[in-house]
Amino acid sequence: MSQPVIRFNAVSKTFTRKGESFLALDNVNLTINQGDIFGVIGASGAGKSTLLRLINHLEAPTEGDVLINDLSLQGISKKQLNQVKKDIGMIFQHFNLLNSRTVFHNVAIPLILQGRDKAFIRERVSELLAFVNLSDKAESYPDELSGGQKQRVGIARALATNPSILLCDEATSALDPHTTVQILLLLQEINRRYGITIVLITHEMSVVQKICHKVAVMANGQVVEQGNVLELFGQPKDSVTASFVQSVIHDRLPEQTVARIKQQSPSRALRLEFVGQTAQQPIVNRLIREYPVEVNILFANMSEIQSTILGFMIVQISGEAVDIDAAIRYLHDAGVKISNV
Ligand SMILES: Nc1ncnc2c1ncn2[C@@H]1O[C@H](COP(=O)(O)OP(=O)(O)OP(=O)(O)O)[C@@H](O)[C@H]1O
Repeated sequence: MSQPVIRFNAVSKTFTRKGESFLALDNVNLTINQGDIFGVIGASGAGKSTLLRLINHLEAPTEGDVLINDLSLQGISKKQLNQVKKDIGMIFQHFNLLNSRTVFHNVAIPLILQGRDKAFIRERVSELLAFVNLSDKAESYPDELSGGQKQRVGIARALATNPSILLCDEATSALDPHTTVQILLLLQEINRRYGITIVLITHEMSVVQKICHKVAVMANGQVVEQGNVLELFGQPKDSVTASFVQSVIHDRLPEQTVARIKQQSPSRALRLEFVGQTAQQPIVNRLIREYPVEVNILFANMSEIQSTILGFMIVQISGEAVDIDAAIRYLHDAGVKISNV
């Protein structure tokens, strides 16, 4: 059982500006475990950045409690707080590098601030630059680098002090799709190799699909749904989640088509979900061969999430009511998740 590393207990955050107050976070409860890659997704203004800023205490909650490794950040001494913050690295959408300093110096900054000696800094920075594949750019300036290279400098700097938590604030939003994948793979490698817990905020479900184990979906300051990525992609419960999932997995028929199918009786239009092994077996083939029903495949799609195959199919099954029922029982027994269209 993984240890909880970050916990939000009934956290609310109200901002007051010019006498008007705004509830940016509304009673958020969240647990992020050691070694998770945890995604927080939501539209602009949903409260994602505020949530992230509460983890490293750049903001304090108005109500509730944020705990890091079981230590509440509210009311602890400045010394203790600095200790906690040292354990948290952060990367940013626009990289936040010092343009007047070399790549080497940018990565060295956290170590200089810690008062490390020159030999230690040289060794550690060289090691980090090798890890992010930028050894040959040590003496370059940020302006001479591509976006992806700048983000790799940002990652090396964030890792300099060996944090156990890495916060990523829209870390790939300024990058093209190819570079995005490279940076996400690097984050995955950091998580696997060093066991660092990663919290990643994004407005793109494709980012969550590629590397997150768990996800929280935010809307209007609330976490409307959270859980395992595979389950959430398969069966989103909240409408906000469903629309994010549909941005990467298209599994809906046009409404007119659904209406037409529903008029054609006796038949049933079903949405079938195949996960893992079930997605690799000839289940529908067997259904067609062994049951006296007609199967019209209206739609099919397959995705890979966390190395697991997730397949969707929308079928129209026609025939005698008893035969349709028997066919549905067969699908159910074969491990297919079934819902009405
Ligand atoms: N310091 C502040 N003072 C007043 N209001 C704020 C402050 N910080 C954030 N807000 C408000 O809180 C809400 C949530 O903001 P937040 O930046 O957390 O959302 P977000 O989901 O990260 O959005 P985006 O994706 O656009 O960055 C917004 O309506 C924002 O205007």
